Amino acid sequence: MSSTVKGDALLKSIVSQNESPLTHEEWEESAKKKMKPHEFGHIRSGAGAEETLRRNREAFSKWAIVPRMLNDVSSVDTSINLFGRKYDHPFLLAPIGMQKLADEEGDLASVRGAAKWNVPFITSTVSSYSLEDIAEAAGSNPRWFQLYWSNNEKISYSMLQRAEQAGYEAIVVTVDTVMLGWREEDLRNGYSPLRAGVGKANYVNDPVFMESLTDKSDAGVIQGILENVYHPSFNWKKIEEIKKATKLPVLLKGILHPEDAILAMEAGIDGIIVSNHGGRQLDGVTSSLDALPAIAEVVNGKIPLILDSGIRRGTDLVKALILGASAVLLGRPYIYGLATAGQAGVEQVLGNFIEETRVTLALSGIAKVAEMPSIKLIRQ
Ligand SMILES: Cc1cc2nc3c(=O)[nH]c(=O)nc-3n(C[C@H](O)[C@H](O)[C@H](O)COP(=O)(O)O)c2cc1C
Ligand SMILES: O=C(O)C(=O)c1ccccc1
Repeated sequence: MSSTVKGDALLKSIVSQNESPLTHEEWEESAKKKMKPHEFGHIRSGAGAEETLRRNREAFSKWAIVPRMLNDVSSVDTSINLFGRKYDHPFLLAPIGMQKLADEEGDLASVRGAAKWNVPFITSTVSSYSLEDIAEAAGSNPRWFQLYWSNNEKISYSMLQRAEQAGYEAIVVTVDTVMLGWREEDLRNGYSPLRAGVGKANYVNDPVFMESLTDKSDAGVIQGILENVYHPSFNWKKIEEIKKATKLPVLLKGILHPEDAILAMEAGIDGIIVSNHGGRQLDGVTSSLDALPAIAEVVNGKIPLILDSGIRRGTDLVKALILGASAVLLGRPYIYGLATAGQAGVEQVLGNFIEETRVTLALSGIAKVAEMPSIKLIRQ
């Protein structure tokens, strides 16, 4: 999308009402007020001592932009090309499961909010509405499907096929969640959203999954999901099989080591998402931003690199692009918009993020994201 700088008036119209939250911290605060403490805690928290959760934010502050001047930024083109398709913005909405925790309309409200700005939406395996219902709510808006591998792999292949049929355009295989991280907030609260039943839609709508159950009661369904969603034997051989099983581009989400990026390319993977799952899986790992340069070096532009974990504002997005990402995923920020004001909240969070990104690009001297000029970052 090419947009023209119209100054203050445009900014004010996007930010809209003065009472509405503006920063991520304000959205988080308003979401907290609306939600049950253990449900909010599940979304906010990270694993273990939350070292990685903190590091994800600190990593962005340690880099400073050294902007370029006099580049004519009267028009800023934020579009990118991924897998032969043009996207208006260099970001997508991260797959976040169990969105009914934030709002009754859950993923449906989020995908409609995303569609307002043509921002692609990644549907989670443990979404609160079925991948078919989310596709229908998306209309012509692009969507990708995130796959948690199942121990009974027939279920995974069935979900892949359903995603293809429902018009999903890429498959994101999450590789950092072969078992659940050590989540102390949830442990303390004795809380498991999967047991609460808010992430079962794709399973109960799956004929292969339902067929596999001997006990089809609610309790049997939850038990069946728990037996399938964690998949510790997952391995590179399966990745090659998944690649063969679909015509869609396949991305791996959760890569932090450059050697794994090399293995992914050897397996024919089409894209990599550098991520530590928003600090929710293994605590103590590197921030994804700090992992990015070494991965960008080995990937060397051969396949797209996407980054998530800790993106909160437009300046974060631009720093990730300068360090070698083609795009980023936005996680918790849109969920706090959803919890605060449903679809309208998602629209507002995204509108502000898009506008801050545009201002950041312009003031950095970047008129076209697809042709990044040489902008430096220095460590502070
Ligand atoms: C409540 C919650 C649920 C999530 N569910 C999933 C999921 O189902 N699948 C997945 O691959 N990642 C999941 N993630 C991780 C996100 O896709 C993303 O990696 C992370 O939120 C990015 O970090 P950020 O929240 O700091 O932006 C979840 C994250 C949160 C906060
Ligand atoms: O809560 C999460 O971060 C998440 O991704 C997840 C992992 C396993 C089961 C359900 C959700």
